[in-house]
Amino acid sequence: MAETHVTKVGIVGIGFIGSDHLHRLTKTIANVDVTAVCDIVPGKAQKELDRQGLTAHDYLDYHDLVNDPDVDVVVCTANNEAHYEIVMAALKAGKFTFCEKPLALDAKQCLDIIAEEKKYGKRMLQVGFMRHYAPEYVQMKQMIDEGKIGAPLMIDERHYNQTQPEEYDSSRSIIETAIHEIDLDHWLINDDYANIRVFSPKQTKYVQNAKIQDPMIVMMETKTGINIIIEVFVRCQYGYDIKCDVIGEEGVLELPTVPQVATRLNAEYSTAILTDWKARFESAYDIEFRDFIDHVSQEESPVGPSAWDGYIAAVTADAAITSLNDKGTTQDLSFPEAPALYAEK
Ligand SMILES: NC(=O)C1=CN([C@@H]2O[C@H](COP(=O)(O)OP(=O)(O)OC[C@H]3O[C@@H](n4cnc5c(N)ncnc54)[C@H](O)[C@@H]3O)[C@@H](O)[C@H]2O)C=CC1
Ligand SMILES: O=C1[C@@H](O)[C@H](O)[C@@H](O)[C@H](O)[C@H]1O
Repeated sequence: MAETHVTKVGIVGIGFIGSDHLHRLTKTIANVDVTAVCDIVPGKAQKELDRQGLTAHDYLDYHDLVNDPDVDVVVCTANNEAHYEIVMAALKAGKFTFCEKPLALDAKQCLDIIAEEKKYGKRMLQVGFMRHYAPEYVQMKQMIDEGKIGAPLMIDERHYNQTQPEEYDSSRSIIETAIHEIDLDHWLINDDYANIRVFSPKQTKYVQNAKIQDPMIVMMETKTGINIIIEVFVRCQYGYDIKCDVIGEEGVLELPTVPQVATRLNAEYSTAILTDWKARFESAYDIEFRDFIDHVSQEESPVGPSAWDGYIAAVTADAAITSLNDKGTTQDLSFPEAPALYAEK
């Protein structure tokens, strides 16, 4: 019988999603050994290893992890600010890399990463835009491609978080939260963005400092004139709520929510609303990692969202921030041709 190949993974950043992916990679995805973890906060990664009953090398400095010969593949789940340096180091070490979204803080950093990846003449990196793997979005895309609702005319979206930490600011609402829709929509409808504008309506009383505008409204128009509206509200209080309606010439596609058991009790009928992304997109994360590992374990390039996708999203997000800081003015968008490396998925 042929010996099973085990892929040795190192994870940098053991916070909320790093812990979740650690669990996923050790308990859900087959043939993976998480050989190393790293967190800049002393003791944090080890505490999580202990909590999950795991053993792995625990590094404080990500350079040591990416250069460890016992690490074949690097997963970056550190904060947005650290993505650029960690991804660059992993690529320079010749490791296949998975980086959580956003790829980097801005388009300029994404271009540097692309230049580094191009040195290998093949894709080395995948970005954690997991919605491409969510069965419900995949089905919507398929139905749009098949012309089920005729030509799409509008997209109506909601991205609500129950709450975010005090330090969460407007730029994070864009590069960390709205970035999911920014990345997703052009893929869903096979169109490029022509412009974007972002403005803030009446603000919630739960905004306690001047650093964040919450809620905010993101409006995009595509080259063919499809209008997209995204309500971003990161302190909505009541739960994690993601909506996506695609309105076509002949019908509407509605993103389903995760089914929850309904309760009939005390003259009330109710269903729970999830409170964060973990359960809402659990199957998407699982499918995403299965696909990523399937490819890189064979020394094949990953085929999921690429550094170029990260760049397109970053160009759009940069323009969104400019618009928000400039009273919601419309920012025109144009994108260069994708380099050959990224042209075919
Ligand atoms: N795809 C998705 O749906 C989600 C993606 N994310 C992304 O994952 C990333 C992490 O988010 P969270 O887990 O919520 O944040 P977090 O703050 O809970 O965790 C980040 C961890 O990285 C560590 N860290 C920061 N800089 C580091 C460095 N230079 N070296 C080693 N460790 C470092 C921090 O100490 C912290 O433990 C963010 O980029 C976020 O956008 C987060 C949640 C969901
Ligand atoms: O990616 C995620 C988080 O980083 C972000 O902070 C949340 O707003 C998103 O809903 C979640 O999917």
